[in-house]
Amino acid sequence: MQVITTEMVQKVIVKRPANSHKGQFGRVLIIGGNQQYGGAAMMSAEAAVNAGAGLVTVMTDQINLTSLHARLPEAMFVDYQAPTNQLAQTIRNADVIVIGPGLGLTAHALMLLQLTFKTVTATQTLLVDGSALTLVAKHHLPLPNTQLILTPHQMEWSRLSQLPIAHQTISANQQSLAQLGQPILVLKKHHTEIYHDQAVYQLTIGTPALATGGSGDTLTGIIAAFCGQFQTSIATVNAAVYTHSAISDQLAQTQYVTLPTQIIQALPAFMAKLSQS
Ligand SMILES: NC(=O)C1=CN([C@@H]2O[C@H](COP(=O)(O)OP(=O)(O)OC[C@H]3O[C@@H](n4cnc5c(N)ncnc54)[C@H](OP(=O)(O)O)[C@@H]3O)[C@@H](O)[C@H]2O)[C@@H](O)CC1
Ligand SMILES: Nc1ncnc2c1ncn2[C@@H]1O[C@H](COP(=O)(O)OP(=O)(O)O)[C@@H](O)[C@H]1O
Ligand SMILES: [Mg+2]
Repeated sequence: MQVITTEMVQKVIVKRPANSHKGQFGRVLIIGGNQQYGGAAMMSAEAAVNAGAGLVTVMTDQINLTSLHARLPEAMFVDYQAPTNQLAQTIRNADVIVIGPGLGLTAHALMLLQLTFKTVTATQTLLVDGSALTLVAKHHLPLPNTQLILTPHQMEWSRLSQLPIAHQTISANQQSLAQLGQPILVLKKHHTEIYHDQAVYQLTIGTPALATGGSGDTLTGIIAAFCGQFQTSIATVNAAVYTHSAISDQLAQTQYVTLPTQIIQALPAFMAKLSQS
């Protein structure tokens, strides 16, 4: 198991070429946010925008439109009740898709997940989080052939892998991943572990100041934005996971809890500092 270091992250968060444009920094689509959990999709979207995604679209319940635009005018909106062909076209247009933050477990949520799995191609990156992971486990959905990243907390991983939390050892996790077709796994907990093929990385920063609703939703947006602009790889995912906790650690020097929205606000300055060092 390798520890993720600042030096590894500095290699990923590089200066932008002067002659570049938004189309080169990733079209990110966030699918989630039902009537109960709109904040989850919004935090994911705001994290993606602040972590540098070129274009961000949120496919969510109509009820979230006004608050999304009031809070984040940079984001575009698609009603997740729109006709299926329009939803599929939106999915096809994205470079990186996040599905799950605040999606819920209804029949409509399941339809959106199945449509995404059916539509996504091998050249796109798909990040499956939150409710979408629970739906995959509950309905035994086969995972699609794409650049796949799973971001479960320990209970979501337990549902997916059938491994009780106490049995989530490195070798058991690797065996489960092989059965799932070797996606990248971000197993979120204190000292998060990241798995890819035979490699395992560990985060040794981060504290319980992150133990608040929305921390994981925020992480999905950071991972998506990083994959969109720095290319999808294990190094890129590691850099995103590290950035999320490193910002929390900085804030936790003076704060008991670090709010997801505060981590989001600190992203542009943190990335500038790393890219200049
Ligand atoms: N503002 C918003 O809109 C927000 C919306 N959200 C959205 O809610 C949806 C449901 O997601 P969820 O994670 O809240 O619920 P679920 O999947 O049932 O898991 C919780 C269960 O797992 C257990 N558990 C064990 N180990 C654990 C661990 N390491 N980390 C965490 N939990 C652990 C835990 O144990 P217990 O609390 O019983 O001790 C409990 O039994 C999802 O779409 C998400 O995006 C939230 O992000 C909040 C902010
Ligand atoms: N005690 C802790 N130490 C370090 N990191 C933590 C701790 N508790 C939670 N986190 C981090 O906070 C995030 C929580 O994710 P998740 O449970 O999906 O939250 P939510 O779904 O509410 O957004 C993960 O990145 C996890 O590693
Ligand atoms: Mg979560």
